Amino acid sequence: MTKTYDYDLFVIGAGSGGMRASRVAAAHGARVAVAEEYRVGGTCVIRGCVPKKLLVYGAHFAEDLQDARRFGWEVPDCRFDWPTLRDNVLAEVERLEGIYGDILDRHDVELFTQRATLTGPNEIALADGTKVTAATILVATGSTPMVPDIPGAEHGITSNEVFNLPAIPRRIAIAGGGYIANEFAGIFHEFSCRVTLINRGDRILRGYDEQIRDRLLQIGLTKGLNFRFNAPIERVEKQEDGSLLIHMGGQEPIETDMLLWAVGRQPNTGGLGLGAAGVKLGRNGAILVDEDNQSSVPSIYAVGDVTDRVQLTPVAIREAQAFADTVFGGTPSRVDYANIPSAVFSHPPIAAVGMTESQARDKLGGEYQTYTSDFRPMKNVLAGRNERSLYKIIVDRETQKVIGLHMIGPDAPEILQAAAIAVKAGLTKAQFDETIALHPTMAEELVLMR
Ligand SMILES: Cc1cc2nc3c(=O)[nH]c(=O)nc-3n(C[C@H](O)[C@H](O)[C@H](O)COP(=O)(O)OP(=O)(O)OC[C@H]3O[C@@H](n4cnc5c(N)ncnc54)[C@H](O)[C@@H]3O)c2cc1C
Ligand SMILES: NC(=O)c1ccc[n+]([C@@H]2O[C@H](COP(=O)([O-])OP(=O)(O)OC[C@H]3O[C@@H](n4cnc5c(N)ncnc54)[C@H](O)[C@@H]3O)[C@@H](O)[C@H]2O)c1
Repeated sequence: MTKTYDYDLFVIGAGSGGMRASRVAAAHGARVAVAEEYRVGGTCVIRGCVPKKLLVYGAHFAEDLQDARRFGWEVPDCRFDWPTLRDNVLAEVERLEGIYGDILDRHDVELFTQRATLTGPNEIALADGTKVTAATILVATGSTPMVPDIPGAEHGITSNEVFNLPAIPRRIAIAGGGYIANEFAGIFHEFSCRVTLINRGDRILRGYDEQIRDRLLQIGLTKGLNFRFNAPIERVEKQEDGSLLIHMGGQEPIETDMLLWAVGRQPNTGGLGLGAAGVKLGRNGAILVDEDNQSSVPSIYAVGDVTDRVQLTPVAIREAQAFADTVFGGTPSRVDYANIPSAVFSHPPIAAVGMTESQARDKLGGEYQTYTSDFRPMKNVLAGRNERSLYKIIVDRETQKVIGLHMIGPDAPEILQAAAIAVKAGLTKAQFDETIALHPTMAEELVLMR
């Protein structure tokens, strides 16, 4: 690397992608600096996956405590204390933030805790006015929640604020039908909040298998969640008592105490100086990159949400690893985007890998087979919980390979992560069937579908 620059690599953003790229590039011997304008760890650790999953665990106790009675436990009427859960989660996040800071320290990555912008293909300006140069710049600034431009939108909160609420509202309306909407619908419902999901379209969780989505919707309705479909929000009105009136196209307005916008995330490229540096942007302001994460300016790379490819932490991490190994490690590698497992931590959760049935229909015509197992988990039967799980396997008729796996039910994400290895490895349905069941489990359904 040339020594005419202050650094070999300057990373903007210490989130999932930026952390991995900084650490690995430094381990490969590069002189690395990273700028973080908020908190080290990024969205996933500070206000995404990690605190969300802890809230999912916290929320699930509502059902566990209820079910425990059927298993012989005398459970007194329990009271949920939100500030206790909130503060414990926030403390855990702070602990993790400290660990991430230590990782940077240990790898001799210089951390600037301030905003950075680009002033040229090799130059960065820090918020305090300092200018630094680097042979390579990696933009890993992530994404930010979208809020529609409608009157009163500012009365709603986003996932940025949801982890710090002073109290759980009595009623919440959640705008959107994707990941965040369905995960927080479950969380708030378990906390005894009256939840209404407001969707501008007619389906939730686009991209997931239709039968699985329908099952989540049915279970949600049975639990008492409210849904509004084809209901674009047009205006939000704050009433004198502080409550909100949400006006939607073609529907009666609804009154609520809190509105959560969960309508997608937008790449963080605004005001970054990318235009001045000559970096080409695509739809939504995403940085356009090639298979090696290189932008239209050869010295500038980008990974993670800011490229708007797949907005998931493990994908950002893989992209960052590939970038650091390719540019600084002398071992070129690329991310394989086929068969990325994903999950929605709803109540109950959904998990999937590979093609949905409708994707198989589009791609293979009639040349695919589906197998389903629709069952009530043993624990739910004894608990008297009328909640059925659904597992679905899609098989390519010609090759007999399992090309899609879709699940809804307790622990589905935990089970699917292991099964995704078999799908990624291209195993056939017969090889699934040859595997002896592990009894009694829910996962055994995967090898028993005929
Ligand atoms: C509520 C929620 C739940 C989620 N749950 C999951 C989940 O369960 N599983 C999963 O895989 N994914 C989940 N995600 C998505 C996941 O968090 C993101 O895909 C991931 O964090 C993207 O990593 P990144 O490195 O691209 O960006 P980020 O992790 O967002 O990091 C970007 C960092 O850059 C900083 N930054 C931005 N601009 C500048 C600047 N100009 N100067 C300095 N610093 C800057 C930001 O402060 C941030 O720390 C969730 C997201 C949300 C919002
Ligand atoms: N479990 C996980 O892995 C997980 C959890 C949370 C978030 N994430 C990531 O973060 C991203 C953002 O999450 P999200 O739930 O905000 O987005 P999303 O893309 O999952 O869902 C957005 C939803 O909002 C709707 N929508 C979009 N614009 C709208 C508008 N103007 N009015 C009303 N509805 C509108 C869409 O139809 C869709 O239903 C996800 O795409 C995902 O990649 C992942």
